[in-house]
Amino acid sequence: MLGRLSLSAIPLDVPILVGTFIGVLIVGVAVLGLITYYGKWGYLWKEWFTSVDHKRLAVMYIVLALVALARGFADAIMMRTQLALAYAGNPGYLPPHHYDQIFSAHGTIMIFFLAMAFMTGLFNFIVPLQIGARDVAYPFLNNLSFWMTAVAFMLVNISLFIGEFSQCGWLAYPPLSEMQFSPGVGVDYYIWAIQISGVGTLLTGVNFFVTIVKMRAPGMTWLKMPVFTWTAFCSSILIMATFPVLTVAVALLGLDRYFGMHFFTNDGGGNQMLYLNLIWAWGHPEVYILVLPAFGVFSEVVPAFSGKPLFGYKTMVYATCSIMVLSFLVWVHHFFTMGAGPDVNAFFGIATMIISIPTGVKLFNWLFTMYKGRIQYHACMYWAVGFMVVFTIGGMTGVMMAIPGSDFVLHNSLFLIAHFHNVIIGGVYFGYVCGMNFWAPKVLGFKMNEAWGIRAFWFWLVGFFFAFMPLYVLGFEGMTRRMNHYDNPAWHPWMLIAEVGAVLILFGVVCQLMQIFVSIRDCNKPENRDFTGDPWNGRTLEWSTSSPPPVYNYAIVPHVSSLDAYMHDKENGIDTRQAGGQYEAIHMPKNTAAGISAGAFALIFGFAAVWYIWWLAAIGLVGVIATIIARSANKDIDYYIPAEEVARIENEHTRKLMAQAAE
Ligand code: HEA
Ligand code: HEM
Ligand SMILES: [Cu+2]
Repeated sequence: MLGRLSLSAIPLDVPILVGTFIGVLIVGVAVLGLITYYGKWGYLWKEWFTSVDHKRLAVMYIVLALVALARGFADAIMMRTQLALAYAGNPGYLPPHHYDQIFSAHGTIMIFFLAMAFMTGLFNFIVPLQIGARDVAYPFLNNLSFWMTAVAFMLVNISLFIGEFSQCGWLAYPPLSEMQFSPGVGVDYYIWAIQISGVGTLLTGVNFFVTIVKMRAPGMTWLKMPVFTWTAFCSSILIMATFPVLTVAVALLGLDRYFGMHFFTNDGGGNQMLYLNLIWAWGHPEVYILVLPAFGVFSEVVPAFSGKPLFGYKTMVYATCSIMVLSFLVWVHHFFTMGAGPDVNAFFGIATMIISIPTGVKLFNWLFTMYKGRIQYHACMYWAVGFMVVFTIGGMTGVMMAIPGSDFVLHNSLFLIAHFHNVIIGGVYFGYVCGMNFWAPKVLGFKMNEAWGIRAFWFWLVGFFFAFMPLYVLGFEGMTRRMNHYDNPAWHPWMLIAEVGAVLILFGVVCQLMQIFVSIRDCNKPENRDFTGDPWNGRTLEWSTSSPPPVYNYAIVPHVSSLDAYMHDKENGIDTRQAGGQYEAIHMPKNTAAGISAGAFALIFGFAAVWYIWWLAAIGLVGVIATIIARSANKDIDYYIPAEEVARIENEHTRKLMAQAAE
């Protein structure tokens, strides 16, 4: 009846998990209780969960990402503490099978649910506004994507309390991840979480690709398109090209595990190198999917706070596109040591090094944008300048490993771990947080607190150096990744320094939470409120509408005649909004419960498939399909906002603008 599931799957014998469960239970009951107490369920359901508005979905994605950060970071600090203790005779507090689940969950959660969700949140908020569109091309699919991502994250967290998570790292290499070596449910949780969130991500890629190709405001030719949108465009192409490869790789692994096939096992004629090639054909582009939008953020932020247009717009676009293309050609650098031979390694090594050139072009463009600029040090600018320093170091250590000879020494050592945290934290994370600070007034209508933002930055920056620079040294000293215990006394002091770094980063995370709390508390203070819609003297279209933007974004779709369209209009006295113009009724998509319903059934399916509860899996699968069919048959999916209503909203904004100008 319940397949593999029995009471023994609940880890009552692991005090850390029982404690975590009680903590999650208390917080969960408190949150649910508060929502019920204030009678907000209806509001949440109608305005958020079923919303197809890209701006609402953006906020939900970013909240999801911050929850994932909390979970992923908790895992990180547990690992650091284990390695600060587990030396020589001391086994530490985490047994190996638990430690292995933690690094696997940390890597999986940070990449798929922190970074990808944060990125999708930024796409959702900014891309339609930046191109002068009223929503994305497929608003319902957008909502469905969100729920697929959210339930996949839930599935990973369910594994904490029912069963276990994978112990095979964030990429689940066979043969370790095959049934023979991982007979438990951990890898199956991994497989279904990846497959379900993969559907969401693929739909996001298609959605933004079509949105950018088809829905740009009149006059916005390709080379008048803002750089952030360019990076979102290239990322979407990478998503469309590579996520299906991930799906196939993980599906074949699933076939091996569920049906005893032999794609990746030597007996029966399989080959585990096939998995390695597939997973990295996705995995390497994936890191550029993440970092390109971060580059996009800096390309908007640096000009805004330097009071100058971006230096070298065209080279920035070409650099973005060439990084996109090159990222398909380097995947073998992840397994130089696995016997492809010197010619193949040389090709992939050189291809990898070539990526430094367009990346360097970008860095110099940002620096030249700052050169002789009137730089304002807002919190966003701290993250941007911090990025330039940290990312350059991480990029350089990447180039060191791109030399096959040196990679034979550095591969799978802590040097590698230091490299990628160096580029991911310094590039991806700093970039997204920078973007969040920059666009928050647009999303929320008020600025985020500067003082806490800057404190968070310094803790993250200094914490980063303490936490990860020692790992470079340890890598040279021969310490490998994924170790749960070690005996070499020379390593211990460096591990202690890394622990200090993780604690400093913890302070950074706390400052970020404080920043969010204080910003919401003080949101009505006049210095924080923004009625103009343009708090930073922005250059691109999103700043031309009100903050937060009305549901339809633009009452009259703007006409674009140059790059930095809004700045051009401001300088030439053109009213981008065309206030008081002839308003027309606006066609909008209706909210729908189909996304959350499909998500809920997908969760049931995933959970049941993990535990071999086949009747429940069938219910889940039928539920997903039935929801999609019902949705496709539904004709009641849109409505019109009457012209008078549009005029009322627009006039109200004009009145506020004048009132603020008069102050
Ligand atoms: C956002 C994420 C991100 C980014 C941007 C990068 C960027 C780069 N990475 Fe990294 N990498 C990862 C995430 C990332 N990487 C991850 C997650 C792994 C490991 C996964 C695992 O095994 O679990 C990994 C692993 C990895 C390996 C495999 C090592 C091994 O397994 O042994 C290699 C080897 O070539 C490599 C190289 C590079 C290079 C050359 C770049 C370049 O793109 C960097 C380019 C940037 C610069 C060089 C700095 C700026 C440039 C200038 C200032 C111009 C002048 C410079 C020169 C001319 C050199 N990376
Ligand atoms: C916030 C501070 C962070 C700390 C202190 C931290 C710490 C760690 C540690 C200790 C490991 C294990 C290293 C080992 O194998 O010995 C690890 C692995 C990893 N981390 Fe982080 N990390 C942080 C943030 C991030 C972020 C933001 C991401 C991605 C967006 C990330 C992605 C990964 C990945 C992919 C792995 C590899 C997991 C594996 O081996 O399968 N980390 N991290
Ligand atoms: Cu790579």
